[in-house]
Amino acid sequence: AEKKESPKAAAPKAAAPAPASGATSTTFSVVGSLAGAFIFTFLWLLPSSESHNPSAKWLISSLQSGASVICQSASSKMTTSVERAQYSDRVPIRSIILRPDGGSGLAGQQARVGGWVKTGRKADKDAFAFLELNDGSCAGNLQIIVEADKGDLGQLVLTGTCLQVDGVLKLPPDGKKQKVELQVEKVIHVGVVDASKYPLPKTRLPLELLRDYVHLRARTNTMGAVARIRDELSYATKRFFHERGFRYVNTPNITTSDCEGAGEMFQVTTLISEAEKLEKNLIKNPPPSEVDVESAKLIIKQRGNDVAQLKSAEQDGKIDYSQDFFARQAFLTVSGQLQLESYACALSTVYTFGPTFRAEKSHTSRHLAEFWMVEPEMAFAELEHDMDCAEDYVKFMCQWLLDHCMEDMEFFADKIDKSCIDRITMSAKTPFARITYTEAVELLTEAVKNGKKFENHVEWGIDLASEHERYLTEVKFQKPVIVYNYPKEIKAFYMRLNDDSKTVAAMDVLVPKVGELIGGSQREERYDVMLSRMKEMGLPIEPYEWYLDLRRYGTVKHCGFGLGFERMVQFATGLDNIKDCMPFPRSAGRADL
Ligand SMILES: NC(=O)C[C@H](N)C(=O)O
Repeated sequence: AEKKESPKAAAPKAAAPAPASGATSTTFSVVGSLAGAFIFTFLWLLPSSESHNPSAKWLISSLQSGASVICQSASSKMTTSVERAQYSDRVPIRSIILRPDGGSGLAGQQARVGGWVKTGRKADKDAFAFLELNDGSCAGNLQIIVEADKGDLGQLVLTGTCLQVDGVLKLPPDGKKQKVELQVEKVIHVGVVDASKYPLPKTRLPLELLRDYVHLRARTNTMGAVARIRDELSYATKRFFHERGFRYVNTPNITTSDCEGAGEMFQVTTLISEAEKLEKNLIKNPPPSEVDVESAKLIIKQRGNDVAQLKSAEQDGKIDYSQDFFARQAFLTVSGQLQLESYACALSTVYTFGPTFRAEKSHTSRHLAEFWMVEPEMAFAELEHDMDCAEDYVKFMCQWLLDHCMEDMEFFADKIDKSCIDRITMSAKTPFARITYTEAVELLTEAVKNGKKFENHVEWGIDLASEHERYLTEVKFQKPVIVYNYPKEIKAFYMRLNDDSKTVAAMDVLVPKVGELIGGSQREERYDVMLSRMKEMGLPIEPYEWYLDLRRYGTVKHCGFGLGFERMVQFATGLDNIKDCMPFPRSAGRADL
């Protein structure tokens, strides 16, 4: 059988390029440098201006317009539009194997590819080797065939080896699995691997174990697919908001405001000011350990907001932020919302998309200490508009996944969660359910009456637990559900008080598999109501004076929401742990690299 696989048996003669179906292709043929023995046309998906590289072995004929024709005629399985390896000396593997014909139409073309060996094996008494090469441009691998005189096959077959080669694309003898393969003519680069030390074997490692190698795990099929899905969702996000007139605003990562008022912030300080503080404490208040505990307690108090006590502590010199870089206590942001509101109250429709940080010590599969959040904010808009925008945005992303990421979605359906494509299709097409918090509690109570067991007690006033959210989305409605009008006691100070004085105009979008994907609200725009709410909640007023200004001067009804980007990735892929939805996850007890 191996004899039949011999690469020579199927080596093609020079073939004409795939016709660019009526396109005004700029294809031209040149005489090869090797004595002009035969004419071939080289498919190189670069613009012609970049193709005159004197160091190239071949002259290159650009098929730029041909490439776009290939893509226009693509089925929905094709993942993106025009694809060219700009700024790189290679053809992306995706533009070979993700064509509707699987690449067979390119047989006879020369191509330079680069990537990392997934698996490799020698064949025909070590006369040649078959290598599966992946360059991350798509989930699939290109099979390449190297003969023994072209390189050290023992080295090349090792998983993880980096390889760049020139070769000829040809039809494989059986053509069942692969529609095209590459017969290597010249090895240009080899990045060797010491197989005895390389931590990623060719077999699948559990995702948990892979987290010990965050610097290498992008080379695995799963993390490669996650990276592409993240990129597509992030691009879809920008498209969605930009096309609807939202302006992208960069809100600060370092802030002095606690948006959620929950005290889950990481403090930002410098090593030097910390050392100075400690020194000061040592002189003033020995022994240091007790003082440190005391200072920490006071900081916590401040988050619980006994400002007077804090002030006197500052005066006593126990806490002295004047030595700090910012001359006051600064934190990593938990949300860009407050600053975004100031832009919404000027540019009307804005959004931000950036990292946010929460010092929640929850060890769950749904929480990260650093996560990305997409936050739109709209002036002249109320809760209803907020829900409409949230639903449209989630639907848009789901449709985007179906239109542009099918290859990777099929991978997740096959390897991780077989229902992920159905879930995303349903979410793209079906209207979300909308129920009030009160109705949600009634439904949960009814479920309990009918024998459903929840770990968390159900009554009006509770914060919905993840098991409740999943019951509503997975059992009761079997689709995304928007729950709105929550009790004010369990929601943040900035949410607009409803006429019943018991609930606020908040909404959460809950989705199957993940639970809460989005949290948002109509903001309290009435100065007096906001002030009394803040006092009622014991919040210090001084740090929020600037925020109150937005109500003092030219206030307007406005609303917004935040979508946890990694939760969206989890929703799409079906991955069990959110740590695998983030390239470099940070959580309590862990921040590698
Ligand atoms: N922009 C938002 O409404 C998100 C909200 N601040 C949150 O952190 O949940």
